[in-house]
Amino acid sequence: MYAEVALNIPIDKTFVYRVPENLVEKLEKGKRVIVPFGRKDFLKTGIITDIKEKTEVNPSFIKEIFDIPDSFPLFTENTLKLAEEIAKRYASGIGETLFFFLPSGFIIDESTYIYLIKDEKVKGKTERDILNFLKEKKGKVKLVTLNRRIKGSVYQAVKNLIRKGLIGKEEAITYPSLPSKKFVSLLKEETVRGAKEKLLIELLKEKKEISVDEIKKSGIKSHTIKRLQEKGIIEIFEKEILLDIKKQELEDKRKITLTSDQKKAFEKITNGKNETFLLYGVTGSGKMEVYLNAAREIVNRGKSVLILVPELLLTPELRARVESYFGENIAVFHSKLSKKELTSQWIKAIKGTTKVFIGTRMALMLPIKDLGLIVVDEEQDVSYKEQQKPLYHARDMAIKRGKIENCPVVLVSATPSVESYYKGITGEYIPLELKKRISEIPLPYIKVVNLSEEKKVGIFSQPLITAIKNTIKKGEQVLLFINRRGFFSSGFCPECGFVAECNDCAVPLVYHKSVKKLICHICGKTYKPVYRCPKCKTKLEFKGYGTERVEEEAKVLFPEGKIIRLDQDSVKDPIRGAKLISDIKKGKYNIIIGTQIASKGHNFPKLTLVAVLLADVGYLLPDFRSSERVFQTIVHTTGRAGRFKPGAAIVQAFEPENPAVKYAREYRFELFYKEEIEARKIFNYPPFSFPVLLEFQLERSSKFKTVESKFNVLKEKLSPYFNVPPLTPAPIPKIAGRYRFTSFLRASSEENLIKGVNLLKNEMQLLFKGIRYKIDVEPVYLL
Ligand SMILES: Nc1ncnc2c1ncn2[C@@H]1O[C@H](COP(=O)(O)OP(=O)(O)OP(=O)(O)O)[C@@H](O)[C@H]1O
Ligand SMILES: [Zn+2]
Repeated sequence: MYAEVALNIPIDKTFVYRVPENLVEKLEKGKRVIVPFGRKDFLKTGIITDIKEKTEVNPSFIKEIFDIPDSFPLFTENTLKLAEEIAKRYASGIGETLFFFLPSGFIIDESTYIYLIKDEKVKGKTERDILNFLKEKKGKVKLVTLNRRIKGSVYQAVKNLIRKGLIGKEEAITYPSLPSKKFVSLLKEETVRGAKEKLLIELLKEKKEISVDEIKKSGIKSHTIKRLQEKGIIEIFEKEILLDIKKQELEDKRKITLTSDQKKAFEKITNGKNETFLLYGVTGSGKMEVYLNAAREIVNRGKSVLILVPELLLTPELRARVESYFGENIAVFHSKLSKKELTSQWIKAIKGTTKVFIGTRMALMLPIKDLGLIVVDEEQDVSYKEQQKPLYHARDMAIKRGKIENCPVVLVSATPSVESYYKGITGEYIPLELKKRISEIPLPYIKVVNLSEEKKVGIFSQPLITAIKNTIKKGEQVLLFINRRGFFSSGFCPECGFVAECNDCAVPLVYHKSVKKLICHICGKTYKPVYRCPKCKTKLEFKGYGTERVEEEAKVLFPEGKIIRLDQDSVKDPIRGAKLISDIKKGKYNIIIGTQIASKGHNFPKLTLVAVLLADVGYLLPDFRSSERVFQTIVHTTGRAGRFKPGAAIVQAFEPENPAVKYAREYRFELFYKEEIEARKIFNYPPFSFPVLLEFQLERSSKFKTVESKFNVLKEKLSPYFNVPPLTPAPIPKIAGRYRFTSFLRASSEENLIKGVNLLKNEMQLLFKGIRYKIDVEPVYLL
């Protein structure tokens, strides 16, 4: 028997291994294996992707599997298929893809130990060296250490020595053991005196076994438990439990009856087979209640549900809402979890002990069995696109997974991406629209202020100042939205045009007043602030706004305000972040200055005024999605206002007539999408083309000439699949010290995209050895 094994190396192929007799029984696709690899036979963790009777590979090249450590696979057949699709579409290898998703707690490359049993005469030099080495070391030695220290095929020699009984091997595999907890159960019923002792026995009669933690919650102390144990009345034992992430308090326990619109959507989804639904409607129209109800229905049918959410949305609030439907037995999966928590959630999926999984994009690959529904909330969110290899799009791959698992997928949004909206029109997705807000409270009235005409104090226009004053006078809250943290966005010299930039990234630095530093928002590097031009010594002028500068101006303008900043800097620490949110809800602050973090996921009851301070600056970026993003920002942010009582919104813009601003203000979404789709069609942007952003990252710009001439050769080969423009410097021409050159390729069909990407991947490997490049298929960032 042979196994195809995927390894964590950046090569797009799997490797054939022979399966020794004693492991044939344990052979199963998706399982973890330990195999020797490379000239020195280092042991590596691999994943079995296929099992075969025969192989074409020359038998003398085939090595043997060393071990199959688990009794269950870590990838289901379906997730293996999904990984293949991802590798194919996003120009990565199958091994790279599998190991990207697999929690690192499962990787056990360095855990085999070898020890000496007895020393005898042996023939081979390597065998002799190994015995000598072990004798000298006395005790256990890691196999990888042997590999490093001894010449020749260590792996083969070790195998021989084990067969001869001269050495032994021990797996100190740090297998992700499930954490355990102490439990108590009743051995015999006996009358006892103490009140606490009686209580404990009563509890144990009701429930067969109770964890010690649980018992302590009822006010019973350890010594009581100990005494009963000593009397032989109860027994204490360890039991494996599935680690759960710290529980949040439940908030949402209301019973909800769906409206007729919601009901229709609910029915379509729960009767779905493997369709993709687009569930959309203004903020507060009850989309989430629809998908949670549908999810509960699916779980009641005995199937599992996967809910994907953007990074910023995975708040305790969201979790509490999901728990109000499913209780605590849900698994949450995201990058902030510990190694142990990640492996434990992964095991829950395989073992089927949990039915509801919520997570960020990385949850896409969870080996959930019997999937009955996948939800992608805020489907337009850019955080669904991974920025490292494999650069997959979790929304698009969730749809793929739905097809593989044969289950429906629901994309949810108040402002669908133009691509998804278009597919809803053309029938590729089934549109489900919720037309009205649930509460009688109307959507906030949006006033647009023209920044180029209106009088301003700093960034605050007169109408905004008045509105803020009125709102705080009423005891209500204001949210001021600005797209950037920090103080100024740049310092420049009015004399010579010098701009304070990051040396490595060629972008203007942002001044952070709170730490008195200039910070590069691309690479995070910090610099001492400069106030005078280093070239001509003129005093620098500062421009642009970040949350800190808005805060400072607000302090002066609204001395009665209780101001708080809600941005990445202020919620870095999750505990502090949660406290901050709860303080805001309680009304401790009345002016909240926030970035994206504030625009999603939270419900602030007292919030009745929202202002988008600079709505259309993003509009000028060289990105075909910038207009869409302006639109989404306005709708999402203003939608925060007046959830509990009528609210209003003010949008400050330089070009109020720009369609993104105009249509968002009037809630005329169809018109916005119509215009935007027209524009995309004319300029051949997605959904009318399938782009790939090819990026070179060169250490020296002088290398460009050679790269360019090779690229021009490649261009010819790619031309059947892509329209290939010449290489040009990227809009941000330098990041982290590397010069960036890009070409924005476009395929006219999905088929061409996949074929073209495959060719591109192979050719690039051959042509550009030793040069850093990135193949970003269907990118979300073009800068
Ligand atoms: N049928 C219903 N009856 C009573 N309350 C409802 C109903 N549907 C939704 N709600 C409530 O209305 C509010 C908004 O609903 P929900 O969060 O589902 O809307 P949404 O469209 O997902 O909003 P957003 O786009 O802002 O995330 C919530 O407080 C929710 O509990
Ligand atoms: Zn930088």
